[in-house]
Amino acid sequence: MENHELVIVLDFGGQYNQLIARRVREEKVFCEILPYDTSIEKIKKKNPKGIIFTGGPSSVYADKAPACDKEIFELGIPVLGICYGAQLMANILGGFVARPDIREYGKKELHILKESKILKGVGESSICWMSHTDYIKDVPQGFAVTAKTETCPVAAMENEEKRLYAVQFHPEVEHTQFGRQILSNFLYDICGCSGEWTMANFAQEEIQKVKELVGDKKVLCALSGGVDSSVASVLVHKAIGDNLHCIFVDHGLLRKDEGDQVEKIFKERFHMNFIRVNAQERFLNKLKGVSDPETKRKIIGEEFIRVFEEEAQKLEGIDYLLQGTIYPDVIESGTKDAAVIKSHHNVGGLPEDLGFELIEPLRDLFKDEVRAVGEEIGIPKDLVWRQPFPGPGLAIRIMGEITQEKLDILKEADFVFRDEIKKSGLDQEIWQYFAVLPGNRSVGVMGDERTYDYTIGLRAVTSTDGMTSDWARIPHDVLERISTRIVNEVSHVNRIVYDVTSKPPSTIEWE
Ligand SMILES: Nc1ncnc2c1ncn2[C@@H]1O[C@H](COP(=O)(O)OP(=O)(O)OP(=O)(O)O)[C@@H](O)[C@H]1O
Ligand SMILES: O=c1[nH]c(=O)c2[nH+]cn([C@@H]3O[C@H](COP(=O)(O)O)[C@@H](O)[C@H]3O)c2[nH]1
Ligand SMILES: NC(=O)CC[C@H](N)C(=O)O
Ligand SMILES: [Mg+2]
Repeated sequence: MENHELVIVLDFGGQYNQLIARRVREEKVFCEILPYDTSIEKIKKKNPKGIIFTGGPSSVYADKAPACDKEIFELGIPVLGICYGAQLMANILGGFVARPDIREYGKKELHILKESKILKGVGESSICWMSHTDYIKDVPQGFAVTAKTETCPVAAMENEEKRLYAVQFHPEVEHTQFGRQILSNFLYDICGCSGEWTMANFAQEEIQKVKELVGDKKVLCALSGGVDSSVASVLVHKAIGDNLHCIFVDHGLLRKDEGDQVEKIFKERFHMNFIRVNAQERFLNKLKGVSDPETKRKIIGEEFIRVFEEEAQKLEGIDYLLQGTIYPDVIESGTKDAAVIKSHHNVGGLPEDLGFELIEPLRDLFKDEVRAVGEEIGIPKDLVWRQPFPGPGLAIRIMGEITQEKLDILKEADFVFRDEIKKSGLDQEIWQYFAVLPGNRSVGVMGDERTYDYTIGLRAVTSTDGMTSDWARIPHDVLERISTRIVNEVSHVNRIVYDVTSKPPSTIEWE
């Protein structure tokens, strides 16, 4: 993204950091999240139009509290500090951050005290969303207080001349009434961005980049038939045509009939080199006796690569591996500052001795941006709007050891669930829906006889990007139909439960 106007989001560990990045992108400005201790040199080199400090769990006075170099405020680049970021700015520049006994949490009324560029268009009194304990008591020299709430004397402060701005509340969350307006004011009126980050531009640039990088060499594409790799493959096909070879691995952990469906769609609708590799047995063998989720992911990640290597040898002269990796895969697999939540097989699960150079054109994009690129380059809507399906497949939807019996049960139960959701028309609203097999058995009674069989968990979530999600409110009568059908149609299942947790604290997948 070297040629784009860029805003840097400096990460102090806040829970809403991804949301800040998404909001900036929605304003058509490219942004990148970097760790708080990124060197000044690196920041300068990236030539950002602006810098946003995120919130964070620390107190500025805590031992080893994350801080930035004071010089950052001298670069002449506009800075917006949010919550912890605001407190840090105040602290470093000589203001005073106080630690009261009470916390300010949730919706608060924001009162504007002074006209300000960043608060342009914000009503005199409006709702903002707070989540903090510490507060700015005294602002640094040269700063003016521009807004307050009843319990927070400095809800916003600024040094207009130096283009330094800070807000104690969170403009990135939906509940802050004028949050988008405030971010837009910062990006356009203060940083002078022009808003050139669109998916049409992105697609054209990526096609050109791949052309230049690859020349007339060959690329192997890891194609799952899912949204991300389909978009990646069509994009790269536009750049290099038949030098692209798509490999679809059927590892036996796909949903019912999925292998055949993907093969059919790609052979009929797309005119690309397509190879299906049937590797069911070798994956199941490798997974025998394994029940730890992270180990499963690593085994699958490695085995994928081994299959790709073998296929590459058959084709000869393959230098690159194209994957549909997207931004959440990268973030969840852990960065220097973000914890490892789970190793996505295509990032954290990759073996060290990878024999290819990777091409990942979608690595910086969120899911909804990938979908927009897909529509832009003419991929049919039904494919672009497919629900996501994880590369490790049903392996991470069966808790504990994977056996053929459990796989068969899960495939059938999942099929019924998907069928009923589709019939009820809810597939348009629900972002992802699937069955899981927790692996425990419980007692039931069927036909007057005792049973001791498996439980099936149903998971259905609403989301826009998979980074956060809520459980879908499926009507009870639909749940009832699903439950009845699964127990009647799938042997060895006698209990159905519905997962009612959001992400966080849960994740979407169970492993
Ligand atoms: N069965 C498979 N065969 C070949 N490559 C795969 C397979 N499953 C996953 N991959 C590779 O791993 C990447 C990540 O998988 P992931 O499921 O996140 O993306 P996707 O399948 O392309 O899209 P979606 O998230 O919509 O399912 C894919 O983009 C693809 O490159
Ligand atoms: O290709 C993938 N490889 C993986 O290892 C993986 N793990 C989770 N997912 C998908 O990512 C989204 C977020 O899932 P979680 O809330 O479970 O982390 C959801 O859409 C998940 O289905 C994966 N996709
Ligand atoms: N959300 C935040 O950034 C919180 C900042 C700081 N930890 C506080 O409690 O005040
Ligand atoms: Mg997938």
